Amino acid sequence: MEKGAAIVTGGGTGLGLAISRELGRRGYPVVIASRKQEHLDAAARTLTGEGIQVLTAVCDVRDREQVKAAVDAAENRFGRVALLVNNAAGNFVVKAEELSPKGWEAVRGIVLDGTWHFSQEVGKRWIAQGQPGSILNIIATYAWTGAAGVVHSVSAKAGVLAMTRSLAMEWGKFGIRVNALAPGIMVTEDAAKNLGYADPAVQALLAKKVPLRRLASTEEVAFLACDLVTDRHPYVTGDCWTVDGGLWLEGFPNLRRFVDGELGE
Ligand SMILES: CCCCC/C=C/C(=O)SCCNC(=O)CCNC(=O)[C@H](O)C(C)(C)COP(=O)(O)OP(=O)(O)OC[C@H]1O[C@@H](n2cnc3c(N)ncnc32)[C@H](O)[C@@H]1OP(=O)(O)O
Ligand SMILES: NC(=O)C1=CN([C@@H]2O[C@H](COP(=O)(O)OP(=O)(O)OC[C@H]3O[C@@H](n4cnc5c(N)ncnc54)[C@H](OP(=O)(O)O)[C@@H]3O)[C@@H](O)[C@H]2O)C=CC1
Repeated sequence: MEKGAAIVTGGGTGLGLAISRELGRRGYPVVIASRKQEHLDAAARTLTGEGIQVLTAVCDVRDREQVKAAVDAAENRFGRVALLVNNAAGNFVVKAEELSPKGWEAVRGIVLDGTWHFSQEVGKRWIAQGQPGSILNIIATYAWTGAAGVVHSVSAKAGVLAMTRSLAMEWGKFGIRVNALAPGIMVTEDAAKNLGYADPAVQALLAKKVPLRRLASTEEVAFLACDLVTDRHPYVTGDCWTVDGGLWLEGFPNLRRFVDGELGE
């Protein structure tokens, strides 16, 4: 029987692309949703070339109507949505006292509101259809440790963690699982640029802070993400799995410091 589709927000780049590929390998048609047509087209070409069924949906997760249209398109093409991965994010390093209202709103809007928009849109359809479903929210360990230099992202990811647990409690009776995954530091293009670790020398310093002494690959994080969101672990809900080489136990690096060039040995 054909599996329902998996929607992956931000599925055209970085971790989202790796998750889309791994879900495709596991037999799910994937719907990749993000703002930029060029990200989606490039990813769709790659995934299609690997034999994966792909639909692209240009969609700003901050806009409810665009989210609804993306879920409509997914159902029209694949019949049913089975999985949702809320992976889209925006982030940049900024001193809290200098963060503008629009800067706060941009990051909160993408991370917290975007996750809510997609979760509610698919959740209410699953409930009305009497269908089970599974949602995975990509967060970061600083949702519970806090971190300097990214107060907007920390606050939004903490909100997503609280949302994850609350929806798991509310929707478990409908057969809907809701979980979160907190990856360690990955070298993806926009994250490395926006957060100040594009330089390999900075990456090497960061890797020294990780108990396993290396940064994470998108592939290894994607593998765990797919284990969690698919039906491999059907009794897990409301949880957050960490895949960070042990970094959070050491304390999340102060992002202000390495942008300012102060990250020591
Ligand atoms: C150490 C690693 C672990 C970290 C864990 C988490 C990592 C991640 O989340 S990585 C994700 C990285 N990927 C991205 O950020 C990609 C998407 N990002 C963006 O599109 C932009 O960076 C965005 C978040 C700013 C959103 O873009 P957009 O909606 O187009 O917003 P604007 O460009 O109009 O800017 C809105 C507002 O924000 C201010 N702003 C933007 N960048 C900065 C900055 N670097 N520093 C300070 N302020 C910034 C911008 O100035 C606008 O405010 P106003 O000037 O007041 O209008
Ligand atoms: N990189 C890292 O070290 C870490 C990352 N994470 C998390 O992992 C996830 C993936 O990050 P990563 O792959 O590194 O970064 P990317 O920048 O590659 O991914 C972010 C994705 O979000 C999409 N996006 C941004 N804004 C919007 C929007 N308004 N609407 C729809 N899509 C949007 C972007 O696509 P487009 O530009 O086309 O809109 C992009 O594909 C994020 O949730 C991030 O917070 C967590 C811990 C560490």
